[in-house]
Parts: sequence; structure tokens; C-alpha cells
Amino acid sequence: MSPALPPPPFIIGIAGGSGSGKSTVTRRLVEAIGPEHVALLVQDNYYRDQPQLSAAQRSQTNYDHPDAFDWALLREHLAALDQGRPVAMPHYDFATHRRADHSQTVAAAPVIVLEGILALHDAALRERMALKLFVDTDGDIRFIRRLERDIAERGRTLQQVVAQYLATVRPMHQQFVEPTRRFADVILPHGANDPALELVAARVAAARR
Ligand SMILES: Nc1ncnc2c1ncn2[C@@H]1O[C@H](COP(=O)(O)OP(=O)(O)O)[C@@H](O)[C@H]1O
Ligand SMILES: Nc1ccn([C@@H]2O[C@H](COP(=O)(O)O)[C@@H](O)[C@H]2O)c(=O)n1
Repeated sequence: MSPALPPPPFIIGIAGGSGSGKSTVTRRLVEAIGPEHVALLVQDNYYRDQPQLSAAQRSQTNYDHPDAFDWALLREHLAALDQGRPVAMPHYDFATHRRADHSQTVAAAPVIVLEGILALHDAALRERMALKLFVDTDGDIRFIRRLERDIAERGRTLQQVVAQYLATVRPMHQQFVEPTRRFADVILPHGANDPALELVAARVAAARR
């Protein structure tokens, strides 16, 4: 008798606005599941590289429109992990708006997490997901968090963060990110809150038993 095949990976999508707490939810969920059991794809790493543009032109790109992402590569990588194959996830540099020249090997694992503002946007990606989460945090809180983070970690000035927020982040959030909440199985209010995280972690554990 041939040995039983392992169950297919359990794929989780974690979406929500910029600064909503997606990375925090993801980090805590990965800790609860056990990092050795999780393959993590971060959608930010799948921004298109735009070597043909000048630095000034790259800084003017609308990074909150779906067209800013390399969906073909993201689909290819999620499919590979789903089939048990490792992938070389690109690394994105927010200070230069470029894909870095090194990548990170993401090994196949029984749980796969895709986290990003538009993690629930693409139907082909959604079809692979067993659990879809939307992290819901008020816009003013998200803006304050983003302002602090982009100045501290992403090499931006206050004026740049405000201008980008008004020109693209806010309108694209309303047009593309917010509508994906309807695809979610679970909406996490106030970002990474303990009861919601415990429920989600219990659901993942039950599905893997
Ligand atoms: N529940 C929370 N309470 C307070 N601060 C939070 C909470 N969740 C996230 N943060 C903080 O807000 C900032 C943005 O969170 P992050 O998880 O990186 O958001 P996202 O990945 O959605 O952009 C980080 O500095 C993080 O520490
Ligand atoms: N070169 C870039 C690329 C993306 N952004 C912004 O990142 C946000 C998504 O990342 P979160 O970690 O906040 O979810 C998105 O809203 C883009 O505006 C950027 O500023 N520069």
C-alpha cells in the first residue's frame, strides 16, 4: 500500500489598509501556529520593479493601485508553495522604490500566509485560500501609524507622507482595498486584538488536526 499523501497546505490571506495592523496580526498568528509550520509571502515584496524610471518618477508612482503589483509572480509563487515547492521571494526596498538584488527562500510548509493590502483582490489567489481575514482599523489611526512608520523606517518626510496619502493612498483604499472586505471570512476589528487572534489560531489548529 502506498503511503497517504500529506494534506494540502492551509492557505490564509490577510488583507487590510496600510497601517491597519496586518503585519502585526501576521506575526502573532505565525507565532501561535509555530514559525516552522508557516510559509509567509509578504505582498509588499511583489511590487513591480521599475528600473526604467528615474528616482523622482518612481516616487510619484501610485503604489496603492493593483497595477503596482507583479500579480503573475505572486500567483506563480503561491501555486508553487501550494504544490510543495520552495520559492525565492523578492525583497523590496521602500527607500529606493526598487526590488533589491537579493531574494529570500521561502520553504514549503503546511500553512501558507499571504499578507498585504490587496491580498484578497485577485480571484485566482483567493480561490486557493481556506481562510480569508480583513484587518479593520479606522482611517485616522492607520494614517498616524503610517506617518510614524514611513518617517522612521521608509525614508520619507512628513510632507511626502501627507501628499501621498491624499493623492493615492486614501482614494485607492476606498476604491480597491475596502471593497475586498466582502471576501473575508473574518473581519478583525481594531487590528491585532487578542480574542480575535485566539479564535483565528484555534480555527487553523482545528483545520490541521
Ligand atoms: N493593535 C495595535 N495597537 C497598537 N499599535 C499597533 C497595533 N497593531 C499594530 N500597531 C502598530 O501600528 C504600526 C503599523 O502596524 P503594522 O502591523 O505594520 O500594519 P500594516 O502591516 O497593516 O501596515 C506598527 O508600528 C505597529 O506596531
Ligand atoms: N515604493 C513604495 C511601495 C509601496 N508604498 C506603500 O506601501 C503601502 C503598503 O504597505 P503596508 O506595509 O503599509 O501595508 C501602500 O499603501 C503603498 O502606498 C510606498 O509608499 N512606496
